Amino acid sequence: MNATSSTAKSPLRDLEQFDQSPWLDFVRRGYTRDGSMAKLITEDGVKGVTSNPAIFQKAMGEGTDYDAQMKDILAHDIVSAGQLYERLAITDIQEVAKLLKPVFDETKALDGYVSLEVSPYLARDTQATEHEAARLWKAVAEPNLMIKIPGTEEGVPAIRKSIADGININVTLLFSLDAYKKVVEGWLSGLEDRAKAGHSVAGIASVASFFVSRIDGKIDAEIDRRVKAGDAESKALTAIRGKVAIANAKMAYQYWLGVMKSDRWAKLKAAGAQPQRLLWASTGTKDKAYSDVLYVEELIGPETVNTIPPATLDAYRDHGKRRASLAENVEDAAHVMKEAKRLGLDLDGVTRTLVDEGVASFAEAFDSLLGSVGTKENAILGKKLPETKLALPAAFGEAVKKGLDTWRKAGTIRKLWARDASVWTGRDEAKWLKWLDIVDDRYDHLKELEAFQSEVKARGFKQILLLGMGGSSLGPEVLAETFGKHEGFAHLYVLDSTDPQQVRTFEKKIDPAHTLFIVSSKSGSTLEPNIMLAYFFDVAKKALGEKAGQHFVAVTDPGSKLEALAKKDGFWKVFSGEKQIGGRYSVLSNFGMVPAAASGVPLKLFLEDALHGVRACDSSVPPAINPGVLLGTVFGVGATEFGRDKITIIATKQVADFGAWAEQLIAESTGKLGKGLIPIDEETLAGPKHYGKDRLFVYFRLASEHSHEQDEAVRTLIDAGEPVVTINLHDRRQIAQEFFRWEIATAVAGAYLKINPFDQPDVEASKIETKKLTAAYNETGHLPPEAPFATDGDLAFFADKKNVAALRGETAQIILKAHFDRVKAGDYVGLLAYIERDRATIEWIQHTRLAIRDAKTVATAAEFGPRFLHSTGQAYKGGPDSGVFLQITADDAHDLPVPGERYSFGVVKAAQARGDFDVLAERGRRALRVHIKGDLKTGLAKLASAIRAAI
Ligand SMILES: O=C(CO)[C@@H](O)[C@H](O)[C@H](O)[C@H](O)COP(=O)(O)O
Ligand SMILES: O=C[C@H](O)COP(=O)(O)O
Repeated sequence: MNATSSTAKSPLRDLEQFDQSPWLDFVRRGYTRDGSMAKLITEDGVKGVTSNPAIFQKAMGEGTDYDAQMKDILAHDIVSAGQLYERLAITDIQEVAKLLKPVFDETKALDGYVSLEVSPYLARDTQATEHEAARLWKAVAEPNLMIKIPGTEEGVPAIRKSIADGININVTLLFSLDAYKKVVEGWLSGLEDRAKAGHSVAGIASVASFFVSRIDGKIDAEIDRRVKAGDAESKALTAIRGKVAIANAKMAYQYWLGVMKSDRWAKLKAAGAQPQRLLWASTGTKDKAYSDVLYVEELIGPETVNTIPPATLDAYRDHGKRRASLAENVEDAAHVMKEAKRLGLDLDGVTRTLVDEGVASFAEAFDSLLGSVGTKENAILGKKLPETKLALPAAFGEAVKKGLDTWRKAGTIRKLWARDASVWTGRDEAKWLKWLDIVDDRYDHLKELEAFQSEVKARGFKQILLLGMGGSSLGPEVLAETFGKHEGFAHLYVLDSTDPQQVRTFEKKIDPAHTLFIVSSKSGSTLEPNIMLAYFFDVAKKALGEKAGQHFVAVTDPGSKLEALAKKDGFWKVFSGEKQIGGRYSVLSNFGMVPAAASGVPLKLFLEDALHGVRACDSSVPPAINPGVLLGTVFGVGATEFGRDKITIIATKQVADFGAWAEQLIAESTGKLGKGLIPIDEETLAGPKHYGKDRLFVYFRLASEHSHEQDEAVRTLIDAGEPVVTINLHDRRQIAQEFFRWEIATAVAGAYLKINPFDQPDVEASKIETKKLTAAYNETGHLPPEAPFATDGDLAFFADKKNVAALRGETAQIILKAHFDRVKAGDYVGLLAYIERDRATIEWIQHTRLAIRDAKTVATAAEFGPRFLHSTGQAYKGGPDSGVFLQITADDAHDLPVPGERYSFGVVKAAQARGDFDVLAERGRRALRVHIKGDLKTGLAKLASAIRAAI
């Protein structure tokens, strides 16, 4: 724009004589700061400035004007793309407001305004618009600010309320006289409301922005189409080409003159109110056949504003002519409007479309603006954020792009953050979304968590033992495994089993007199943590006597039985969870933060990392650069369109335990109603030939581990056309970001699958079956009898009728062969072992699963009971019927009593395995149970050979 060519005699200055104020329809930081804007004000007599999302998109999306401030903000704060944009825009608006302040003062608050528009996403939401207008008004805090609100049906009440609250309003996106009339009504009522409330109506400025050129754009296109088609009225149509928009504006002006003569206005005027002026917007000429100053020259009239884009301003300065055009030839204008009606040019339809298109195009511009700001933010943050790389086959990649764009256009990530259950099934999902703000909440309570951390340190515990299941144990386990022991703090052990050997092993690891026990259970009524608590409280009592409670901390939801018990038993502390967060979404709530604090995780840094994850996945971050939506879309599209439903997590060593947490999140959230994603964790990587076409690989990689071999193997998969998402962490603490990102991703995938990601109906089912069995035991002293359908030495086989019919056979090998022969392409095999989880059994299960994978070319899951019941167990029972399960149980070499109960740990575990099997069978799954009698090691070896021979 050529501001330097302006002269003291600028024709723009002449507009003053006609009592019209030229405003500039443009903002850009460099332009404000290099003196160009000031020059326009002083030399051309520009008296105001308007901005809109499209203007900011151009300003911030191009060049480097904003880089310095972005860097400065990001060096001190953790903000989303939306927050960053707003901070930049507010600075721009404040700077322009300061430049215009002399005009504002000179004109006694008639002119000298700069406009800032509310988010275009809110154009259809009255309350959100009202709220945003008030928020921006406060944030900019300049008297010569105008907040722009669209003049939509929903905008009008917000305009009234904002005017009543004393906010200057620029009503934008006006096209039709009807809409304008409603806006005038809203404006007058707003002033009246204010007067009624006893406030002054003086000094509240408003303009009503009529968009001009866009009307011609639409009407002319229709005229051209009809003329081209040989319409009988071609001549009449051509005669009004390029005239409708101006005629429409003139009619609006006539209406305004009428309002100014009304008694209603007279009263307000007498009370000191200033008129709402008409502002001509969209005044750049779009059709090259017309004069480039058409929408300036033809709309000059008293008490109006024309906000002019830079090129039009230059053109008008150069060759603009002035005359009082607005009020002239009003009859002609009325005739044009009549003709348009007679000729069937649907002005009502056009203006309706223009409002919709206007809202949509500002939303598109805003998407693009936020995309640019977000991309710059990511570049500035660099290694502070994990990096995601997609290597997807072409069609898959295209479908993901399409999915992301569909989400963008529908604003679905904003709906998700707005807790709109229609993102999923429209049932009770909104009740389960407190995890969206839990990181901010915990950050606000950092001091309390840090105080607890110091107290734990001061007490000098030697060990910490966390007792919990699933959502209450897997997150803490990731923290323990990923971060290890922290200087000055005790090691964190996590026990999530009812296997008596395993309970004993953990008992041996601790010195109860110097152990801090954390009992974690959201519901406070889960069987496993309750019996583990009973056992270890007894152990602690033996060592500490009456002081035992002081070594216990509970993390539980408010009002739970555990909370009551903790109080009764004199626990040291009770930390509350959030009822509106399900277990698998609870890691960044106290369920993760309390063990994090106790074990010495640097809390501020950890939560700041988590905040980075939250901001990166914010509602303002467009899907294509929103890491949560991106990953969730890959999951959702992969499963629903490409059959890639086995989410195969490959990880480098130091962050490998993340998979156990992610596995629960994915499986329990999505595996239901016969649909879902099946996570495959810790399956050693192999060459492409070992995989079917149902895999989606996620390579979770800590960059500093330099895992060249694994990198190579992954590269081979990519080269073979397998879909791979690589997530590169630059610091292990970034798992905090990943926790949040995967939570969003799972919720997004749930939307693709059209399920409620926040319930777990089939986990509940097996809990009920287990309860029946343990209750029966308490009554009778034994579990209901059961008989194997076949026995081969120390291996006894059990199944329900339907599975038995398919598996009849004399030897282990024959039975297992029949079982694994049922595996077909796209299935997965689950080994579900209710035995102690130690190095030897982990090795055994890994070897066995790999043998099955390689023989059958199917995905395999290697799980330990009852741990997996609170995790992948949901998907195995409720997800797609593609699982073939081998449940493994064994005699317990040693059992342990459960204090206060007739049943023992061994009995509970057996009941859990049977409850699990019953539900699998009831769901018609292909399942077989093998029970190892006698020595476990020998039995496992025998079972392994039988499996190898069978597959
Ligand atoms: O402030 C306003 C209207 O209040 C203006 O910035 C308004 O948004 C612009 O004039 C229009 O968006 C420009 O429209 P167009 O030239 O793209 O058709
Ligand atoms: O994932 C959650 C587990 O089922 C444990 O539930 P809880 O925290 O209520 O004990």
